[in-house]
Amino acid sequence: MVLRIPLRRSASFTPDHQPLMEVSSPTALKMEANMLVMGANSVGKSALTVRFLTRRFIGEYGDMESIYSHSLAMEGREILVHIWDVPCSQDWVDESSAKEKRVQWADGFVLVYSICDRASFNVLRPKVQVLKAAKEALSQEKVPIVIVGNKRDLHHQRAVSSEEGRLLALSMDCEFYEVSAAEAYHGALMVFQGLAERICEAKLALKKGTGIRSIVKSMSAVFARKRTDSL
Ligand SMILES: Nc1nc2c(ncn2[C@@H]2O[C@H](COP(=O)(O)OP(=O)(O)OP(=O)(O)O)[C@@H](O)[C@H]2O)c(=O)[nH]1
Repeated sequence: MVLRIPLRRSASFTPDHQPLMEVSSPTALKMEANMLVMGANSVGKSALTVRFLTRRFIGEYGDMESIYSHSLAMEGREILVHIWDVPCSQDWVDESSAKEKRVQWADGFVLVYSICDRASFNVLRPKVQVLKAAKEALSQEKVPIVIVGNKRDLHHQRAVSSEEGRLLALSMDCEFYEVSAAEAYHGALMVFQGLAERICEAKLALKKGTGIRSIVKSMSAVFARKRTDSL
């Protein structure tokens, strides 16, 4: 596996950017995966994102909205990952069309809570429901979502058990990880790499479905024409 450090960072990324899936050759499959990182205030959204991108924990991150691009190579496939780190103030309060655009843009979601902050955990169930409903309205039935319990190093302040996190994820058909952005890189890697894989699987399944549907459609058209010709 090859990891490359961020290609670019942009605070003014346009949500109209539509990810493309291209196949340049059978051996080099290139895909793109758009991810939205969301969660309550100070749960470590930026810390987790920056840890994945740079392998570092820098302590303070500010609250600037950022989009990062990062190239991942997995099993002969290159995945260009775009990660949108949404500050809590915009994510939780903003009900505007900007929020809708963000959700449309995303192929998958990372929902972060802090294991020391029960309130940050409690908001996740309704959040997942809203995201799923929004994606279903766009005919995207199975949206990849990862729930992440962060700040695992602060176990003496724990307010949410691992079991609760796991059960929430299970009941909502999401992936689950408990990590410490402060202590280790591996957890962040698992979160983003796992989500990238799920997004690519979903896109390939969709493409396959569309392919089969279009073959069935053209065959039906041919048979319909033959029937008309023989009349
Ligand atoms: N102990 C510990 N502290 C963490 C961890 N992750 C983040 N922090 C700290 O938690 C604080 C908030 O981290 P951020 O990454 O800015 O959190 P955020 O969710 O992006 O914050 P907003 O976007 O402002 O809501 C910072 O002081 C971080 O240093 C962790 O795993 N363990």
